[in-house]
Amino acid sequence: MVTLYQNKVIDRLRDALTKKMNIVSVSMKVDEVDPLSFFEAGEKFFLGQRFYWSDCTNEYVFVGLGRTYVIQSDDQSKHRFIEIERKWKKILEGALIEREQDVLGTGPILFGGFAFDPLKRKTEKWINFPSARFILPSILLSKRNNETWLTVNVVDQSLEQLEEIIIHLFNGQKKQNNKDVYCLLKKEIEREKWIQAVKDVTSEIHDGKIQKVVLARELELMFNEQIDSARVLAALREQQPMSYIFAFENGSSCFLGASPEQLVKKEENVCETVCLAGSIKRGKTLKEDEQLGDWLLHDEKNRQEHQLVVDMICNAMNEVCDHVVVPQAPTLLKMRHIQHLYTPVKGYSKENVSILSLVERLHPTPALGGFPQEEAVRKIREIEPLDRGWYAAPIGWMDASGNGEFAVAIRSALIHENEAHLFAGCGIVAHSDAYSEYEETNVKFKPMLFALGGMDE
Ligand SMILES: C=C(O[C@@H]1C=C(C(=O)O)C=C[C@H]1O)C(=O)O
Ligand SMILES: [Mg+2]
Repeated sequence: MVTLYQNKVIDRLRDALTKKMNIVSVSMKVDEVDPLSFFEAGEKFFLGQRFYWSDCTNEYVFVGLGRTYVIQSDDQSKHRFIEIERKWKKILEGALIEREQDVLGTGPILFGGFAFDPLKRKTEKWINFPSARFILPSILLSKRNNETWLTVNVVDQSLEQLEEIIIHLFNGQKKQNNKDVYCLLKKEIEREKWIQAVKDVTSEIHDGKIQKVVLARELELMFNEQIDSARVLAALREQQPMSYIFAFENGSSCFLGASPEQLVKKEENVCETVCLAGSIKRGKTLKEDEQLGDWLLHDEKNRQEHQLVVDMICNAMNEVCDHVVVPQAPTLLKMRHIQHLYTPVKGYSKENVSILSLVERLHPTPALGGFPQEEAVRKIREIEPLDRGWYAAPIGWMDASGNGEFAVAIRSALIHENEAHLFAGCGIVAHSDAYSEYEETNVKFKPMLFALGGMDE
């Protein structure tokens, strides 16, 4: 059964390559395979060149291996979004796309992300994560609802090797993981400086200079063993099933996480986005959990923090979409460790509105940057004691027709050998209390801490 795939794919690629196109993309339906096993099996040929993505409803799961194209931008302005789009269109102009059926989530799909603020001075650990970087993988496994598809994108590869690779991927045995992995060291980076920054920003907000600034901090963990991204992904998938689970490997680093926050999804002209801001921990009992949720729904500080996001996102969406629908009041989104105020927004894009133009328009929303946007980002650049890199920035995918989805890369960590850098931030508004905000970031570290093995629940 399995051998058939590689024969069929290779034959079609061989035919297509004779047409001398700049890139050839062939997709076919395959039997169900666990995407994580596929990711793991990819280690042999593609270590450092893999990505994983599943959305919060599990509609799409992608595993990308290898690099047929890398599209990058070092532009430090908002222009970087459109530059990626321009380069993507150029590649597609010379592409021969062969699909058994016109199914969303198959064919040439680009996956990647952006830096939160390219103007922030870059630190060594983010060296492999530029201002914008997207990959067209050599091999893509897509799972959409209950169907699994294989796409192979080649330029003019040796097809013999491809044959061996495909056989290996579909016969991948799950690694036995009996290693005892534990955390040796947990270090809070610049705790006092961060608390002082929160106090300073709060008083600037009181002075009326700015309305909201999101400030993040970092936790550094050291483990006894090298951290295996597949193991962490497996834990995230089990522990955070309602989140976007992502991993983006680059060389010896991997940026991964489980984010509850959608930035934007576009399917034809249907556009969706989410306002997520305002947080409290989960209760230990059902009663306590309901009380906390109820408190959050009525707390003035959290409602204001949330409303700034709703107003900005609605304004942005109304500029480029028709029939924008937004509920009157937020509801609660409950994740394993935290609950948030949640308002979904939906609209229909006007002509010539691309997914990356929506990303450009929205990023950073006041949930990750603040309000007004420019002043908030400048403030973060000036006083936040860390380089965010890709944390809190857009990460996601898009296809050849401009459909795709981006999440905001929060509840995330950058891993490198046996080190992990975790990031968490919170929205500072006029009524913020520095110590409560500090506690809020502690709750936001939990999903990654728990998945890595750096805490007991
Ligand atoms: C910045 C983070 O989360 C954001 C901030 C929130 C808040 O301050 O209430 C809530 C959700 C996110 O939009 C993070 O998790 O690091
Ligand atoms: Mg908050």
